[in-house]
Amino acid sequence: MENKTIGFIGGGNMASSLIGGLIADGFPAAQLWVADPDAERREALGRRFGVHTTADNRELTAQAEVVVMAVKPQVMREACQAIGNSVLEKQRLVISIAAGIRIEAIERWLGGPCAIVRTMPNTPSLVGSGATALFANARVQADQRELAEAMLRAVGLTLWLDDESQMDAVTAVSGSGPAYFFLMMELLENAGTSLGLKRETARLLSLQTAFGAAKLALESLDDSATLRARVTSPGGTTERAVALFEEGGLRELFEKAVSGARDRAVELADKLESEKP
Ligand SMILES: NC(=O)C1=CN([C@@H]2O[C@H](COP(=O)(O)OP(=O)(O)OC[C@H]3O[C@@H](n4cnc5c(N)ncnc54)[C@H](OP(=O)(O)O)[C@@H]3O)[C@@H](O)[C@H]2O)C=CC1
Ligand SMILES: O=C(O)[C@@H]1CCC=N1
Repeated sequence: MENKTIGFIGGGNMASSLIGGLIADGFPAAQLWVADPDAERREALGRRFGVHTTADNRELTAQAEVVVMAVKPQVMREACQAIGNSVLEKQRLVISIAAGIRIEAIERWLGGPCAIVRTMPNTPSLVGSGATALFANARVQADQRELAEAMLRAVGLTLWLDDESQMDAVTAVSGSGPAYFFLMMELLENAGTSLGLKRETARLLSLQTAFGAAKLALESLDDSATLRARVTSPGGTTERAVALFEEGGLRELFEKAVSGARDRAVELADKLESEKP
């Protein structure tokens, strides 16, 4: 991977997280390109990371051996169509991070046979703690598979899926997942503040507790329910809180919210892939 040039079409939130994570892991900024229509964003990316920037997506495909599609799903068709010729002619490896959009649609929009790896990363990639699922089409060669994996492994955990259709569930669990935990941290901070703690005290306690719980769960051989049971002294404070969560329907609500996210990925793909060009 070290000698490759990687280009991002779209320099928004997720591209910035991947770029920041790659650079922090030692990947040379001089081998990273970003194409984005927004001049201020390009300037900010150049200043923050020292990467090459351009407004011209085709300049990026001319420079970068690996082309990461990091635009919103709603823009994927137009962006793929605009670079298709150049990607196919130069036989670039395409890595998509777009939610919902299937490999078959990306290949159709690019206009011909192409090696494509569909992935679902998440924003903790910025600090090297990302989680990314990958799925490759049959045109991806073993060295390209290794390249895609190395790039995403540099920013966190990687997992290959056996079936592309699992990607929508992954999107709902780990793609969107950081937002669920950020929401919990926010709510715990607010609750602590309502109970009379200083905002900063409640914030630090909430964040360190989230971090500690995740670290403990990752390093433990026990499952999350067992770890939870160890916090829950019979007749104690946790028991009361958990009972109130259960009574309020948190368990059902969580199932509903995560399947809602998965359904939205399917809905986006069905809508965007079937629209007339
Ligand atoms: N955010 C996240 O946590 C995750 C996002 N993803 C996926 O990543 C993709 C990007 O999401 P996110 O980073 O949040 O979105 P952002 O809106 O932050 O980033 C997209 C960027 O692409 C730019 N853009 C728009 N059109 C083009 C074009 N034709 N060529 C080049 N750049 C263009 C946008 O500019 P402008 O704003 O001016 O339109 C914007 O800067 C999505 O497909 C999403 O599903 C996947 C995993 C996690
Ligand atoms: O909210 C979204 O649609 C994107 C995909 C996963 C995380 N953010």
